[in-house]
Amino acid sequence: MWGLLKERRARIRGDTKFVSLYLPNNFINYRRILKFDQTWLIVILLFWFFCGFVSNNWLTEIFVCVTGIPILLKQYKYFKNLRHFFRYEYETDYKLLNFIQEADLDESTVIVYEENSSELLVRFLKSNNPTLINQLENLEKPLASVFGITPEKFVREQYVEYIFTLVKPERLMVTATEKSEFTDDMNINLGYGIVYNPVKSPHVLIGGGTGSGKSIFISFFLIELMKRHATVFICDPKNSDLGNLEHYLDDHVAVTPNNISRVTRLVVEEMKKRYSIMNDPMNFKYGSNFVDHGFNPLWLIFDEMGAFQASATDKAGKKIVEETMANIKQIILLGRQAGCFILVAAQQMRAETLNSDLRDNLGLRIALGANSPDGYRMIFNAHTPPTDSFPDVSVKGSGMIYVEGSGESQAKYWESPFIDTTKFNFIEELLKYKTADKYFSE
Ligand SMILES: Nc1ncnc2c1ncn2[C@@H]1O[C@H](COP(=O)(O)OP(=O)(O)OP(=O)(O)O)[C@@H](O)[C@H]1O
Repeated sequence: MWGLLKERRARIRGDTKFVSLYLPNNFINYRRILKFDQTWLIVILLFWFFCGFVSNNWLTEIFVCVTGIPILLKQYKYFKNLRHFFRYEYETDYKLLNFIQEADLDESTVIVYEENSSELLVRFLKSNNPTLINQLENLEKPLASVFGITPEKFVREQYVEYIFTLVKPERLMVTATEKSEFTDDMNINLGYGIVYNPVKSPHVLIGGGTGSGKSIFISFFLIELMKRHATVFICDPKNSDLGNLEHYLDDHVAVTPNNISRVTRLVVEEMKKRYSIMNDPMNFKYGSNFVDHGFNPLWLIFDEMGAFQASATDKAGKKIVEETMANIKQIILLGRQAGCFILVAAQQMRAETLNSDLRDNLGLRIALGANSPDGYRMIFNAHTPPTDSFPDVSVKGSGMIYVEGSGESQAKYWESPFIDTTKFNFIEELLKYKTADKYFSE
């Protein structure tokens, strides 16, 4: 018992804990140690009673009973509590120790872990054994089944790190602001621990069936872009919610094929103009981007791209679609440095809508609502989690998210910012940020 308590004190002092089959830890034997101590206590008590009764002195007998009986009665509860205490205290050690055996890892595997109220960080130290290294780099699934949370994986030179987020991240609650809140900060808080920066991960892809929350998210995102002084163009071939914004954003909203093509052309022309200004020897700065040259972000929001492509029935229509898609390709591949970004939304993302090479260039990918495994793969491609770890997305506006460059290997569960549509007037909010169209380079 003393050994257990000493070990616990040492663990409280230093926050890093080692787990290995070879390390002599008392906790491995805590049950045996407590059983042993309990047996000894009972033996001592019995001896105590025995001494009392053989004394033939009624005063001694009473004293022995008064002191011994409460201890005898309470010792069971006392040891039960201790067992619970140590079990809780060493739960992670136990799980990890069992894990080494159950996952068939080499017996020499050493795990280091740190735990606080929001995170469990587990590091598997690498050895020279390539088979073991390969095993250590592929433990997300078995670890998720042990801890009930899918960890994030980070492969480092000396170790493979798995991070489990213990506290459920908070959904962002969107409310109307008193007055406009313009900002130059390119980081956009999407809630649930996700911060998106288009400079780092340009372009957005959103997929999700009808009623999954795409329009609400796009509305939120549009206002966030306008807060950042972005010039926004909208293409809505179905002329639904976004199309109606033409009453407020004028000719920045396109619903007909000709207009959609015009808008994409405008963005490409602006992008080329920006590049020629940025590459002019008078202005050239190595490694600079649009921000360094004083340009504001330029966004093209394209809802239902599939519907636009399907609208082309004759030769002229097909030519318009072809030209538009060529413009979109240029924006996706070349837009980042010039600050020209695109958001593509679709009920169902198909290979014909946007080929997988282009899709892989979209830095923020979101799948809202329930999607088929193929649907998820169309959005996340190599970052699709295994089918058996698809999350429950019954909460309205929930789904999966992946941010390129975030260090995560797979898309994860996310709840989009919550907007109470009965209280939040989207148009009123939008008009706070509508400014003169002064962001073009001419
Ligand atoms: N983030 C959210 N906050 C609050 N409610 C939401 C959210 N997302 C979805 N909802 C609820 O789901 C409903 C449908 O959302 P939305 O209209 O955005 O879906 P959609 O994917 O755009 O559908 P469609 O493709 O048919 O237009 C909303 O009216 C709202 O009640």
